[in-house]
Amino acid sequence: MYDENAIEVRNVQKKFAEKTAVQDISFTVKKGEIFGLLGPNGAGKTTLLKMVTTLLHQDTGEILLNGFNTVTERRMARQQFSVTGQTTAIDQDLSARENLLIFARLNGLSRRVAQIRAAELLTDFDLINSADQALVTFSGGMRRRLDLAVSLIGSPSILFLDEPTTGLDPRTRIQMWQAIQKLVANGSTVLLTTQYLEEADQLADRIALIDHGEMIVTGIPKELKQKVGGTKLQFEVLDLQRLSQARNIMENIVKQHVSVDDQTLIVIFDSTGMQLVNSILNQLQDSGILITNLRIVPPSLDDVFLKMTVGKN
Ligand SMILES: Nc1ncnc2c1ncn2[C@@H]1O[C@H](COP(=O)(O)OP(=O)(O)OP(=O)(O)O)[C@@H](O)[C@H]1O
Repeated sequence: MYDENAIEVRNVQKKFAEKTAVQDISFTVKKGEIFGLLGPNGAGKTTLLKMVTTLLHQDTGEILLNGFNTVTERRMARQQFSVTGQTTAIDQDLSARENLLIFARLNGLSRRVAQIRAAELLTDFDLINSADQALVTFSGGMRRRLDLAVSLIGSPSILFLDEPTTGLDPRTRIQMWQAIQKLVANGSTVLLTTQYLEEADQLADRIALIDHGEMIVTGIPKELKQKVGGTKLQFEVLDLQRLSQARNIMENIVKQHVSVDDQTLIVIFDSTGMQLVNSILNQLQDSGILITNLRIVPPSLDDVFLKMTVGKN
């Protein structure tokens, strides 16, 4: 139904002179969903994000935020969201609490409500113990959490996150993911761009892959991974002399080509192929062929990305 979608992008196109940056892109994001926008450098993500956040006009097509048209109902559309970016709008000379209070007042909150909201956010983002310290003492991760907190001061229904964890260490990245998941649990809708496929995999309910301004594919990460390829099975054979015999045994069982890389036999299965692993192991053992390593590698979003995008070059 119409009002179940927080974001609707319909046939949006944008050209810069002769260069088509975004070409006929359509997608919807349901309320309460985390939607990931992925693509190689120059794919058109930033241009798309600028249009969705009303900073840039599309040439054709339309964008609705909670049903409000970003061009004809721009003011209402703007009230539906908040954006965080890689460059933060926070004042480095002030403390975290002071920054939050300023943004709260700018958002029209009374002095008392602003104090309460700032304290809530400082607690939620694990900044309460450093709330009154100058920002110069803050780490990159703390600044990023403060940036996210600042963008939430007006309790936006939709949040746009442009590469929220770029440059953060793995521990801080996980903290940010938890903060984002918490937001969604409280009813927000999140659209994020990321260059980390693992991030999209962990966080996003659905993702869209963009390349050369076009939407290549959209779907649930798990489905996309299944689409590009099956599970990879790797057997490392101890005795190099027995490699081709081992390969014959495997090919007889799996009825498909088995490739060789150094001492490793590799076969890519669909989901039914997993039933054959036992037979392979038994027959290799019966033939006295020793396996030193066995790996089962599920398809990753990296496989999806590499297989489906071309990138700038
Ligand atoms: N103002 C502009 N004028 C001319 N060309 C532009 C302009 N903005 C973007 N482009 C071009 O449009 C294409 C899409 O750029 P965009 O910045 O949206 O990509 P992106 O997916 O955000 O890339 P990145 O991950 O590198 O930030 C690129 O080829 C870029 O050079």
